[in-house]
Amino acid sequence: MPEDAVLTAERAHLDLAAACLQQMHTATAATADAGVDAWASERLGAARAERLRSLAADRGAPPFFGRTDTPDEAFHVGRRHVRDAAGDPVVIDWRAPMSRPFYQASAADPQGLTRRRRFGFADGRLTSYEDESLTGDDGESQLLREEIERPRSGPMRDIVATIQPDQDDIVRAPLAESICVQGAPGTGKTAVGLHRAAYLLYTHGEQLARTGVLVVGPNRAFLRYIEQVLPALGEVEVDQATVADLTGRVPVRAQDPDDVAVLKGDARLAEVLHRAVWRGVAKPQDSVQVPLSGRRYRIPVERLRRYVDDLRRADISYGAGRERLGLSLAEDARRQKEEAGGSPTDAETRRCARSAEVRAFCDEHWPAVDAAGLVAAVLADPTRAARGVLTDEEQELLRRAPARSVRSTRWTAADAVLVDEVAGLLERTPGYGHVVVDEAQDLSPMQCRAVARRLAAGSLTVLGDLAQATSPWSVADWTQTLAALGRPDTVVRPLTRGYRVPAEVLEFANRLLPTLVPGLAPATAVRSEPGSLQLRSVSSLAGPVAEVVAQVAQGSVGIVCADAGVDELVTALRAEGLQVEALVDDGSEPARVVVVPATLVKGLEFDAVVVVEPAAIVAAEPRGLHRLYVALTRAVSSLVVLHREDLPELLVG
Ligand SMILES: Nc1ncnc2c1ncn2[C@@H]1O[C@H](COP(=O)(O)OP(=O)(O)OP(=O)(O)O)[C@@H](O)[C@H]1O
Repeated sequence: MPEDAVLTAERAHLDLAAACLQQMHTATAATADAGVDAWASERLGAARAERLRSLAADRGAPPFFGRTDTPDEAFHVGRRHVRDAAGDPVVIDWRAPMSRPFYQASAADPQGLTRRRRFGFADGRLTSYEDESLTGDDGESQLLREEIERPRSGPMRDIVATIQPDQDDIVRAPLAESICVQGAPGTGKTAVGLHRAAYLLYTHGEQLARTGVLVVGPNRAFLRYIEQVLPALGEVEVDQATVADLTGRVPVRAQDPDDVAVLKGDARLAEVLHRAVWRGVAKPQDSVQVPLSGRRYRIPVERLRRYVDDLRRADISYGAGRERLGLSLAEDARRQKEEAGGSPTDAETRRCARSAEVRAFCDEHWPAVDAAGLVAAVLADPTRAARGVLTDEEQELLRRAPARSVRSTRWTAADAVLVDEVAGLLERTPGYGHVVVDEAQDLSPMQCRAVARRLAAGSLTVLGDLAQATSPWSVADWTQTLAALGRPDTVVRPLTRGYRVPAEVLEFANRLLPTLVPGLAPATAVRSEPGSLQLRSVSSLAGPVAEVVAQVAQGSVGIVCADAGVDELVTALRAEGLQVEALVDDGSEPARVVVVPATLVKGLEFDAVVVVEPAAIVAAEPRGLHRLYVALTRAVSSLVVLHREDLPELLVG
């Protein structure tokens, strides 16, 4: 078919798909709940509202982006299924098994395809297409290249049209399989994790609708950056949170010194807290009398001991154990009454379990515990719970003068994780069916445990890069993190093709890599952009930064500097006439040009990046060199490094 005829035919299909989508929307909105009761109607209403939101989510995006041809038939592949009035498919959802060859077929393994077609769009109009015959090597797809290189600004977008085979393998891995993706900067870890969430929700909708999917990110700025991706894929019901959100049971108002924070993140604290919770359980020394429907029944001490012992050994939470202990006593009284010929009712037995006598017994032998109060008590006097687990010096490091009350305690972020650990011992934390955890290399073992508690029996997608590890818990391999996440057998899969950063910039940043993590394979960039890297030695900073920014007419600009220098730089840049804001971690929408504290830049990307004074970024923290590596790998189009001081030696080629 001549090219024009192909375009005409494809545009007609696009119009058909758009019309069908509109019709699906109208039909869903008009569905009546004939013949159902109010409860079912409410449920149907909620499901319909979600379906409508999901149908509306991708408005504006073309209904399809690709097409696969086999000898017998052709399918258009898009963000969601589109059917015509007769129910026949017009577009196949990218997650359906039938779409898989679109992502996986190659000349070496065509997977039954005779042709793969990709479409190019401009302003929503289908303007071009490109065919791969899959019978020979057509070389790299130009449309794919253009899509990957398209300058971006604002929030992260989906990559459904261009998911690559190695990424697709991870996206479509079975639900039961936990995966750890070790990927260099810009290899698509975050994108892959989010698309995996969307894939799992599509493939295991019913199961996951019950249990839910959670995405854990490093900070609010990051969550803000990724928040549009899943809705654009039609998935509106995914929870997104930081570890601080998950563990926000107490207000965080203080900061620990580094060495204390490191200790509080250590997995041994779990043992300390476990002991502190359970040490309140005491061996009964005497029999007890409990009331049941007007009479008192004596329960002998041996039986009381057995109830306590059995519950201690049972695989239940501390809180459930306390509740069951009361019930055990009431049941005992009930049996005694039955043996004497009585027939107590369930209500009477329950009343017995709530009686003052039973409560007093439980308070003495299985006391109620308040999570925050217990952590405050352990920190005020760590010795008893920590003896034999922490050294004497470590116990002293933890010790903190007690506050006047638990409520006035100045909690730190690490304390909040400890309180959450205790809360998890007291009561089972409800778990998700799947959890995606990004930037996982930075999590402390105790933070990992907080994430694991939200997992129940589900599986994990762990995303991270050891070379970008900047926290004090950073490790040289994934073993410890995966163990603390409760999935020690998780397979680590590498991603090594870098989609974000041009080759010139990536090679420059990669000079640090052998020092950061010896032996870690460097990423290779999918594209090169001559001139994308500039190193400039300057005598003052604000003027040259303003000059660089003035040259970037379009797209986002991130000016990254050491945290301590942010305010001064913002003031100086404003004095140069630049409209600029500091990026703050409150999840608000960032300005086009932002000054970014180096500790907030992880996971983000900008069209143009200016890294200001690398030496200061390195000097600001123990793992400053890793931080610099993160900062140097955020640019999509260009990186300018401005420095007054010497560049770190490793960067000087
Ligand atoms: N297959 C692809 N097609 C098009 N763009 C892609 C593809 N894979 C990744 N990208 C783009 O590359 C950029 C980097 O992706 P992403 O942020 O997921 O990488 P990352 O590995 O999480 O990076 P980092 O570790 O540096 O945070 C994003 O803009 C993403 O949309």
